[in-house]
Formats: sequence, structure tokens, C-alpha cells
Amino acid sequence: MINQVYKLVAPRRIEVSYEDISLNTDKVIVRPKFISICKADQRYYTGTRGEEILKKKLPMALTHESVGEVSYDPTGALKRGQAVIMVPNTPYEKDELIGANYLPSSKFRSSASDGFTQDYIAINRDRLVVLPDEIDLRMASFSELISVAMHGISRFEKTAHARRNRIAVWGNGSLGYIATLILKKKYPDANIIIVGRTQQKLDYFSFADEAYTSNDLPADFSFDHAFECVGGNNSGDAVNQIIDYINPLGYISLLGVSEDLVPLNTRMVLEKGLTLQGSTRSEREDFENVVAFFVEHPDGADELQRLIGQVIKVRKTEDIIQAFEKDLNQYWGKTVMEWQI
Ligand SMILES: NC(=O)C1=CN([C@@H]2O[C@H](COP(=O)(O)OP(=O)(O)OC[C@H]3O[C@@H](n4cnc5c(N)ncnc54)[C@H](OP(=O)(O)O)[C@@H]3O)[C@@H](O)[C@H]2O)C=CC1
Ligand SMILES: O=C(CO)[C@H](O)[C@H](O)COP(=O)(O)O
Ligand SMILES: [Zn+2]
Repeated sequence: MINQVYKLVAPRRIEVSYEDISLNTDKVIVRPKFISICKADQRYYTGTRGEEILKKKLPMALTHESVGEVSYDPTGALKRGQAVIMVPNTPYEKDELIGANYLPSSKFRSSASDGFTQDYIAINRDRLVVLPDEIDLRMASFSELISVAMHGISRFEKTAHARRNRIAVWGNGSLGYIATLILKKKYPDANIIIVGRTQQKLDYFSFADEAYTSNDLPADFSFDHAFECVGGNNSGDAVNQIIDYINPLGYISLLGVSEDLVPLNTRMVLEKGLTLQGSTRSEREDFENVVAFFVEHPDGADELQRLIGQVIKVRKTEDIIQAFEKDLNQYWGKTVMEWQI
């Protein structure tokens, strides 16, 4: 079967290519329904990922956050029309110690292989996580981003010391919103604190116990552990501020992505005996935990729906470009493409 794949060929230019999908394999064929745009996609789309990297990776179909409907399962185990989350990471080896999201041999969609902007996705069965009925598919389209926060928090739980009375999240964007929400659900008795740049965005965090702008922190401010969800040029300021205010022996989860090297106050990391842990992407288990979260916390799923910033119907290639352009000017929340192409 001939599949249409919509690939970024140069910054801000997307073209269709035609590729064969064989139906005589074990792979399941999924039709994307909703696709969400990540900051990482925007770095490729706008060309800020860097000329050398673009030269190596383009042409490439973007996006790694999507839900779809099963179109064809050669075994018949998955019914046609079943709603599924597609896990964007494809492992090629197993390691007893290192998760597939940290193995260089794995291929992550829209970074090392084509992403979800395709008419159909031929995907390994173990890369599909079935969604229960009555989940808002527009919200579920950014399950991958939710799974990244889930993954970071699960690593925090294994590593950070047990005093978890005050946990701070830096970054009042999409990832910060999700991390703050999951932390509040997991630690209802702890004080979950959000630190952002503008009051308007902090107002969305109604479930946080405390909210501050980063230039207005109380003098005696302190917390046990922190999550950095800022990324980009400001991640250095954020991590250094966390280092200033965190209690000794605290744990800092680094989740934001920066293209440039970030100078850090390592002297104070030493003096306070801090643990800094980087986390990226996620694996199947994290997606399963996301689905469990939707089921166990229907009010949490409602809060996640508030992160749907705009939904754009995509019927032709130009609509994909429109969605990416509009996303660049989106003040709050995720841009979701309703995939009707
Ligand atoms: N590790 C991983 O696997 C993943 C990492 N990411 C990365 O996480 C980062 C955040 O993503 P996302 O939430 O979607 O992006 P957003 O742009 O939505 O969020 C970043 C937020 O940080 C705020 N901010 C900027 N400077 C500071 C500061 N000094 N202190 C506190 N907050 C600040 C911004 O405010 P304002 O808008 O007002 O500037 C913005 O609200 C990105 O780098 C992204 O690439 C995303 C997905 C997965
Ligand atoms: O968004 C992400 C995961 O959800 C990561 O930021 C993304 O995987 C980084 O990829 P790249 O190295 O291609 O920029
Ligand atoms: Zn992403």
C-alpha cells in the first residue's frame, strides 16, 4: 500500500513523499487521529536545531506525540477503530540496566526516524498502548509529554531522599503544568510549588499550593527537591536559581532541553551535596502509567484538558505548516492537529 509521508525538507518547508507499507508483516497499521506539536519539533521546523544536525536528519517527518485508531492488525487482536497511543521510541536491542529511551541504538520518531505526520503508521505491536473509552483524544494526543513527566517523577522516586515535604517545579509551560499536576496527585500532603516567569501563566496552576514568579521569590524560600521544566536559553538561570534555594542534599530533575551549553554553579552543588539527574523521553511503562493516571484521577484528566491550547484541522500539507506557524504564537497550551489529511 502506498503511504503519504509529510516530511520537513528544509526549515518551514514540508513536502509529501510516497512510501510503500507492506501489509505482510507483524506490524499494526494505525491511522493518526490527533497529533500534538512538541518544542523539539519546533526546533527542527524553524531550523534552530542547527544547520549541521538538519543536514544529517532531513528530510524527516516531524512529531512524536499522537493518538490514532487501529486500521489493520494482521493478527486481529486489536479491533479496527481501537484508540491507541503510539510510543515514539523504537528499540533495537535490550539492555538489562539501560532503559530503551537511553540506548543510542533506539530510534526516536521525529529525531532519528520519521514521525507521525503520515497517512498511516506501520508500527510494532509493543509500541501501542490501548486507551480506555471516554478519554478525550485531543488531550491524549500529548500523552507522550505526560509520559516524560511521569518518567522523570518515577526516577525521582527511586533516587531522591525521603523528605518530600516541599517540591518545586521551575517552568510554567506545558511540561511544568503536567509535572506539577502529577506531583500534586502523587503527594497530596506535600506542598507543591510552581515557579514561572509571568503571573498570567501561573494562574492556570490552580492545583499548586504555592506559585511565584522567578524574580519575586521570598527571601526565606526553600524546598526539598525540584524539577526543571524550562529548557532553552533560560534553563541556566532556572537551574542556578534552584541551586540557590534548594535545601542541602536535595534532588534536581533536569527535563528541559537546551541547544547550548549551560554554565552551572557547581561550587554550590558540591557544598549542598546535591543530586542532579537528567531524564529524557520515556518508555512503554511510562505510557501505561499515564493511562492509569487518566483512569485513577478523572479530575486530573480534566486538568490536563486545560492544556489543549488550539486544535487545528489538517486536510492538506499547507495546513501542517499553518499549525506549526500558529503554534509559534500560541501563548498557552498545546497545539493539536486533527488529522484529516
Ligand atoms: N526531557 C524530555 O524528554 C522533554 C523535554 N522537553 C523540553 O522541556 C522544555 C519545556 O517544554 P514545554 O513546557 O513544552 O515548553 P514551554 O515553552 O511551554 O515552557 C517553558 C516555560 O518556562 C518558563 N520560563 C522561562 N524562563 C524561566 C525561568 N527563569 N524560571 C521559570 N520559568 C521560566 C516559560 O515562561 P515564558 O513562556 O513566559 O517565557 C515557559 O512557560 C523544552 O526545552 C522542551 O524541549 C519537552 C518534552 C520532553
Ligand atoms: O521532546 C522530546 C521528547 O519528548 C525531546 O526533547 C526530544 O526527543 C529531543 O530530541 P532531539 O535530540 O531530536 O532534539
Ligand atoms: Zn517531545
